[in-house]
Amino acid sequence: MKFFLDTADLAEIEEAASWGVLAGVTTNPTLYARTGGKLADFHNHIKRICEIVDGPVSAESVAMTRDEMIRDGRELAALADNVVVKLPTMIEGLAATKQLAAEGIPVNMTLCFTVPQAIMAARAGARYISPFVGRFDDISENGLAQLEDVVAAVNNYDFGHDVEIIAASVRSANHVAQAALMGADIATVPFAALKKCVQHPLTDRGLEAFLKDWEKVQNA
Ligand SMILES: O=P(O)(O)OC[C@H]1O[C@](O)(CO)[C@@H](O)[C@@H]1O
Repeated sequence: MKFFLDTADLAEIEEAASWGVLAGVTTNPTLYARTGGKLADFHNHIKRICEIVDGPVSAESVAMTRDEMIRDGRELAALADNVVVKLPTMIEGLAATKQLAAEGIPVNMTLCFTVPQAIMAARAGARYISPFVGRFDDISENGLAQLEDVVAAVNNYDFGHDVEIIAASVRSANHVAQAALMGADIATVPFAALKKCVQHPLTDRGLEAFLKDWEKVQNA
């Protein structure tokens, strides 16, 4: 499984990139709004992320019609070679994905919740599909079980092009672990949860013991 960072925060992206595990970034309108960025700066912000990250960077269109999505998609894709256009899983999004894919522009279909949505996204030409986990949990449903169904169903077929599943709306290290066990290609993880993925109390306890013993060696 590859790790993407789910953020538009440049400092977080720079930090995670320095760890050597960062394979890509996903942004969405909420995450960009959280940076305090203005509309006029949006394209430059995406360009900056694309310079930091050696991997795909998803930038989302908020258009509601296929023509506007296609126009946005072409503009976003022109910003950098590693831009992936993020579109919602809906009829207009499918139609725009078909066209953008035909032009060689990679699309990440987001707001995907069900197996039929995922299969349709792949059929339309999506390079990435983002089934949401946490938002199912938010409404007392089992987000990981939903993700498992999507992974199993998509892996049943050859869509004639590369399709990778991005476990999205990930909230915890356990979400990441379970996504890896079920074979999701990628997990896009918020910065705080990504840090938790490398932490374990036994690692901390072991380190503490090693440091204490090393003090004994130094004082011997
Ligand atoms: O439910 P959350 O935590 O807001 O996550 C939403 C998800 O939507 C996405 O836009 C899907 O790609 C990701 O950026 C994020 O993982």
